[in-house]
Amino acid sequence: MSLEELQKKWNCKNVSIVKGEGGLTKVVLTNRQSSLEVYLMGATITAYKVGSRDVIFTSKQSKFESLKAIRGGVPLIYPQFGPGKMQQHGFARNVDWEVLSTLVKEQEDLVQLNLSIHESEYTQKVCGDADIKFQCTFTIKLNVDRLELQYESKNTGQKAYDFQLALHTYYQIASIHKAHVTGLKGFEYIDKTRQMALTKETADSIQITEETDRVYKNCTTSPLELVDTVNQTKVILHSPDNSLKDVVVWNPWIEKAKAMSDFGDLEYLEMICIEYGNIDKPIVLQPGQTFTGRHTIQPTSIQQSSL
Ligand SMILES: O=P(O)(O)OC[C@H]1O[C@H](O)[C@H](O)[C@@H](O)[C@@H]1O
Repeated sequence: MSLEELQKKWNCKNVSIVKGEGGLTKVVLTNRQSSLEVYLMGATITAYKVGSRDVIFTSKQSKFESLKAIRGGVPLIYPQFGPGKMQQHGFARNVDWEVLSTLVKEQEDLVQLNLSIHESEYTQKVCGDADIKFQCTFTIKLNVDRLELQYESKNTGQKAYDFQLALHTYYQIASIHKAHVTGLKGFEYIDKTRQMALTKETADSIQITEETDRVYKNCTTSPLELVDTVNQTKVILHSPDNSLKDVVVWNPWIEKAKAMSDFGDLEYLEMICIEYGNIDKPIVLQPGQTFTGRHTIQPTSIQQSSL
């Protein structure tokens, strides 16, 4: 569908479809207090603002090109996390998604967008299996004080398959030296910077002081908090039904930042990734089965429990 056709079909008071960076199509959602931008390429949210506060980090060096993952925002990692038999992090973050529906409930200040993909020649090539058939739906609910995200994967084929999933969220922070994450004490993590060593978290709050790449396992029964002591803000993160079980904490630090062509040398100072997903134990879907993963992102201040 052309940009004009998309605009004609979906534009309304709270939803507008525009040409974004690199000429790629972007959907902008707004309500009384917040706004959100999401590219159809990869269904990647690249901005989420509450008032004037930027919650999400997107690199100024990011490329905005078809089939190339956006650096920053909330890339969708599916059906494989990291390297493996497929390309790094699968295909969901670098294919074009379609707008399935929108919903606006003005009285509740809710603006909802549903995006979807299904198998294509490209996804079958990446999977190396023409029998894998699926429909995935990514639902974004922009509420007045929080963002609710839902990733649904349905096996529409005749063959069972398994997948990993992650919402690879990059958060904007004032300084990595003055931010910390709480809620992970007592959980085991796979340390990807130390030959996948399995380690138990002993810290009440995690402060990043070096390259950090950890998969915390089965740790989402209670919310986590990302605290920014410069801005006096925090973000409360949760998988309310515990459907997304693992959490990745990632910061590339100095050398990796320099090595990434789509990331500024000093940008590691102002971001941290906290990625909710199912990584340690892939989800198995029989024909006809559906998996739904839910995640909430609630920006608040340090003083208040909500804005
Ligand atoms: O460069 P990308 O493919 O976007 O991956 C960026 C990062 O994603 C995750 O956080 C992984 O745990 C890291 O190992 C990886 O470096």
